[in-house]
Amino acid sequence: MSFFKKLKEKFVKGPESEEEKEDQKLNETEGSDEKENSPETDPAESEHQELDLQGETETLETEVPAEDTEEDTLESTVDEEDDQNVENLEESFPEEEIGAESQEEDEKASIASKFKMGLAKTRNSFSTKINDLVARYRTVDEDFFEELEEVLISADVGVTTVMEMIEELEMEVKRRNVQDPQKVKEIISEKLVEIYYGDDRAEEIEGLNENPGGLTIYLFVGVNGVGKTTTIGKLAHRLKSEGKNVTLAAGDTFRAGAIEQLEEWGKRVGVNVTKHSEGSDPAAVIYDGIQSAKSKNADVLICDTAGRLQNKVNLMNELSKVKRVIEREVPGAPHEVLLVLDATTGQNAMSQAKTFSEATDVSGIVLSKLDGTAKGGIVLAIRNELEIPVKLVGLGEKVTDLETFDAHAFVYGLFADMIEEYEEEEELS
Ligand SMILES: Nc1nc2c(ncn2[C@@H]2O[C@H](COP(=O)(O)OP(=O)(O)OP(=O)(O)O)[C@@H](O)[C@H]2O)c(=O)[nH]1
Repeated sequence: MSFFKKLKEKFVKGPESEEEKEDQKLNETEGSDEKENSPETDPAESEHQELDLQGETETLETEVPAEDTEEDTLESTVDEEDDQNVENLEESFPEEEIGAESQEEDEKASIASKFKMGLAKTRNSFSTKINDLVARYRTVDEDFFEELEEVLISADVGVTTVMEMIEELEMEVKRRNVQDPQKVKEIISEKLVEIYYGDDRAEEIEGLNENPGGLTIYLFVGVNGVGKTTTIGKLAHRLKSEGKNVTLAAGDTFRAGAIEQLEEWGKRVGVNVTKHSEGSDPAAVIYDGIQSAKSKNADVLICDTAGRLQNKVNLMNELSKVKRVIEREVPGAPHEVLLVLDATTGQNAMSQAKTFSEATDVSGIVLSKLDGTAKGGIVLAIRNELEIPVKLVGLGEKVTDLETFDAHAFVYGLFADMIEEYEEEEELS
């Protein structure tokens, strides 16, 4: 099966059968009736009521109410409706799995549309260049590959990765005896995914590691202004909406306003924030954060840190002290050391990644502001040249704009228009 077709089957929800549409209609009516009769509850608020304030003396810990934003409220309503629909489907067809399947399809389609929207800038620039290139060539020759090389480099894919990719493309084109430049588009998309995963299996490098038996700790590192605090807020929101008990530790005691900014996010999302005063020892804040998380039986603790790059030795000392505390308090932790990089800074992000991975063991990258760049190819450069997987991507400023990185969805986002065009061509022939 063609690769574009595979992507479409994976991410685009197929046309529903008449029978399924009928069922859907029925469930929607039943769902809305029940909703009208049930009192409106705010899940974040009810959780907040269950939480207990810790009477700690030295640590300033804030218990914060959930101030739902418009999107939050909208999302919880949608979630309730979805849950309701699935429940109803299960009641009508207890032995069938239609509800679960269609929910999975919906989720995949929504992930794909988020990647499609978030990658609009990259796609517009990338596909315009690729379309222009294939339109100008009658056959796939050496000059074609040279120009393709330039297009990929201009999308920040990274020189080493581009070279590897061009070599593989040339071999593949020869092997399949492809003459028509139009057909190369699909092979490019296939190779992007192959290069991204390399020898690893997707499930080995996608998603965040967890501690199944206890407290999961994520340590966030990165320079100021890359979107670290926003990302921590978005992740806390996401984990909380998955039903997890989340707490934060304000370990960036260096930057003025960093603690207040994290507190704001804590309020917005409805999670606790452990903090000390500005200028205090970050390792001490993290220590208190762990004790607080343990006492509350929290599932996840997300730790912020300061990102001073001026002095690598200082950075290294600070991060290793924080890590030592975490390792001592929770064996096996931190479960991820996530480096946040701003996708819009291009090659600068690459050099930050190099510095941080020399200072500490970075287990994954969070690429923020991918929606703000036309050079989304940086994802491949990071993965391939630094051998660190991209775990999460920021695709916008909303609290829900954080996605687990998925190379197939990424490539779908890059080639969405071409996939649609390709289908039309197929249908015509
Ligand atoms: N478009 C877009 N904007 C983002 C994204 N992530 C963060 N931002 C914005 O980037 C700006 C900086 O983000 P912050 O979270 O304040 O920066 P920061 O890295 O926390 O700064 P430090 O606390 O000093 O590390 C804010 O205006 C965010 O809204 C994203 O994925 N897409």
